Amino acid sequence: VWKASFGPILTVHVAEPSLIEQVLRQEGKHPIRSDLSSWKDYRVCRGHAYGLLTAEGEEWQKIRSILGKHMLKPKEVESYTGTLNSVVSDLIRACISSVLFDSRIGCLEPEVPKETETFIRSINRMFVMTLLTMAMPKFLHHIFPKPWKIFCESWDYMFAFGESKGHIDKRMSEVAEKVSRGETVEGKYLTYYLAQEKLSMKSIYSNVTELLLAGVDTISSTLSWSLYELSRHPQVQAALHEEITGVMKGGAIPSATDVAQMPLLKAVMKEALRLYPVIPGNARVISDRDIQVGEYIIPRKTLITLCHYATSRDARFFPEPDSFKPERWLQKDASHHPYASIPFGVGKRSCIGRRIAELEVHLALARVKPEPEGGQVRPMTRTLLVPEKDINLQFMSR
Ligand code: HEM
Repeated sequence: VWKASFGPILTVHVAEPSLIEQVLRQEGKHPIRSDLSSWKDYRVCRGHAYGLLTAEGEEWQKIRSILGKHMLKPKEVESYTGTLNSVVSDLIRACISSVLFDSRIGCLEPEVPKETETFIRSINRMFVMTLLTMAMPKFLHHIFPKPWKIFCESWDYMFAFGESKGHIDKRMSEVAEKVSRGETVEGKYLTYYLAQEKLSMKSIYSNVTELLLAGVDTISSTLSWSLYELSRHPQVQAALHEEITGVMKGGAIPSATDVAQMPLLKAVMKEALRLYPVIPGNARVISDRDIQVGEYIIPRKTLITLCHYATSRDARFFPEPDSFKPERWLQKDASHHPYASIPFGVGKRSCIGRRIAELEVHLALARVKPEPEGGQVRPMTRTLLVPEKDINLQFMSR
């Protein structure tokens, strides 16, 4: 544990699995994931409804309980297999918009729509600026306004994209029309479920936008690292190929049930996320009381950062911690601490997209055969953990 004080904010970084476990167990009724007071100011001044990432209290519980039913249950998530496979077929780059809107935003079209490109660029800029704006005490924002300005512009663009693309509006009016005619509305798109609960449109837009942005870089980065490591470990690649062809006799398109019979495939993703946890650390604020974590008293409202990157590369829990060894996840007697690698977080505010992310990466990996090319690529943080340079791979037919 070490402490850093940025002006009025006290931050405690926790990088020890048993302490992480204690922090997570101390979650109050409405844990807050982070405490960006300036972010709240932003929300107030722009009048946006708050989304999942920052929401607390009743609104958050409501949204989370609606989405949880459709996103966290493996059986429910299986119903997206067809849509995800069709995206995977186009390249091997998945698009979360299929799940959210039941439609695509054109990432894989020969000419990517301009607004989709700007949306994806806005996500990058927002993540880069998050680092800067988080570290800067509030008063410095007046002296160096640029990062905060870019940060807000990026969020504005992303919200506007969600709203103006028409995906949501179109779906909503279809839904509204059917409901007014007394028809039952069927559909997998999540906006529909949110709309049923009489949430404000602003709240639906902001939450769906957040889900969309949460599902872009996280999945593409995890997929890139998995392919990168597979390309550098031909023996793992060969074993994986054997596992996949063993289950998929005849080369059919994999389903969620097929993937369930591929333990090595799942281990590859777990190991990629252990080495490259796309969210390298995440935060908690216990707002209503001081808490004791091990020997430390942490005052209420302190920002507690849980450092996944440090624990998941700790040699005490993962021998040869920097090596890619998916087989370590297949050993039943492995005695690693359950909180040593928690790339999706744990508890009430854990990743709501986990099941979809797993299915998407599994389906994509089950169908690609990368071959080695290029040198070593290291990870770097840009709020998310990303490759420091492009990962170049050759895709070979077998
Ligand atoms: C490999 C892919 C992904 C990883 C590693 C990942 C990881 C995480 C982590 C560590 C958290 C914070 C958990 C906590 O505070 O305990 C989180 C939260 C969240 N994730 Fe993901 N995520 C991934 C993909 C996705 C996808 C695909 C979506 C959307 C469909 C998504 C939506 C969210 C949302 C909305 C939250 C906030 C939940 C809340 O505050 O209640 N994530 N994710």
